[in-house]
Amino acid sequence: MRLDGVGRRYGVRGPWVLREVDLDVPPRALLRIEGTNGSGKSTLLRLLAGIDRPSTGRITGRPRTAYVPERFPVALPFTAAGYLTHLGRIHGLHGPEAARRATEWLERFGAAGHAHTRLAELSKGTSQKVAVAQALLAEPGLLVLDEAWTGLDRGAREVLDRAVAERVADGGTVVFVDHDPQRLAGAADARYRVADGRLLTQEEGGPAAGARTAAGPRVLIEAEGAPGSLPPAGAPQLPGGPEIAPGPDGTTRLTVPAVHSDALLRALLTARPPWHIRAVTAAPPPHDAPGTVPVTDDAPAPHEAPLP
Ligand SMILES: Nc1ncnc2c1ncn2[C@@H]1O[C@H](COP(=O)(O)OP(=O)(O)OP(=O)(O)O)[C@@H](O)[C@H]1O
Repeated sequence: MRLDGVGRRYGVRGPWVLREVDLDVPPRALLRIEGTNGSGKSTLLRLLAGIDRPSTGRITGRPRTAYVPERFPVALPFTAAGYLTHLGRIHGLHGPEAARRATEWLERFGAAGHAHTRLAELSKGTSQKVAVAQALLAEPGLLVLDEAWTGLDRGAREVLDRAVAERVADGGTVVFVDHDPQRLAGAADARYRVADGRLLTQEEGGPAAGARTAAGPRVLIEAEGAPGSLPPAGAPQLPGGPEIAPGPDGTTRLTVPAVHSDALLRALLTARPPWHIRAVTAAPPPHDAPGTVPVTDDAPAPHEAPLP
């Protein structure tokens, strides 16, 4: 998708909230948008999500899009499962598949017990889980998240982190705004800042600079492939764009932001022929001394054997 010369103002005489925004929204990418309160981040996300139209300029090449708004409309006459199934159908899923994914996402977010609760009676946290689930279950090409982590409990925030990585690994684009500067730290492919109505790239935006090299937890995967199974030339296509280096005994070391580690493991284990995973450990920060520390509780467990 592309934005060319996009501007937005509210009312014919209103001030321009956004001006001359040019933006490439490539597939298989995670983009972070930053900016001070009222700078126009939500305005930009609504344009990206396609629920608002530019006052000037063009948006072309839109993929199938899903959006988690800053505020979720709770006053709809549905149960949680009923709402998700309904949204799934709107996204083109058949009824039984929509219902299956509704159940699956409520379970992933630990909200299965509220499947038959009416939206208006849900707690704020569960309501936010439903807001996020409705966007994820569509497996959209473009996922737009406006402060989507706000109100989620820790477990649900981690589920969302992983779901974002899965979308990107599957070739989708995720654009997000979040007040926590550490959100998906190190995983974003690009960071932009909205300031004075302009969208600045990381080079122009000063404090927003720093993409994949930003600090954040990283995971080191030591793996052994069958000869020629995944040539190094294919490496940039791997989830998380891992740093790749030779390891001991003919193994390969792949280092990725922790949020992409599950997706990378899945890609290695399902490659044809599959890779053997020798070890999965927390990686040291980019400029630290070499060496590894024990894998944390929520990081993936080591696999000793290839999948059948
Ligand atoms: N529907 C609207 N009608 C009129 N003005 C609006 C509307 N939506 C946003 N604005 C104005 O546009 C400007 C940018 O708002 P926007 O919500 O996009 O900023 P933001 O960066 O997302 O802010 P925050 O971080 O506080 O959520 C603000 O001055 C806001 O008052």
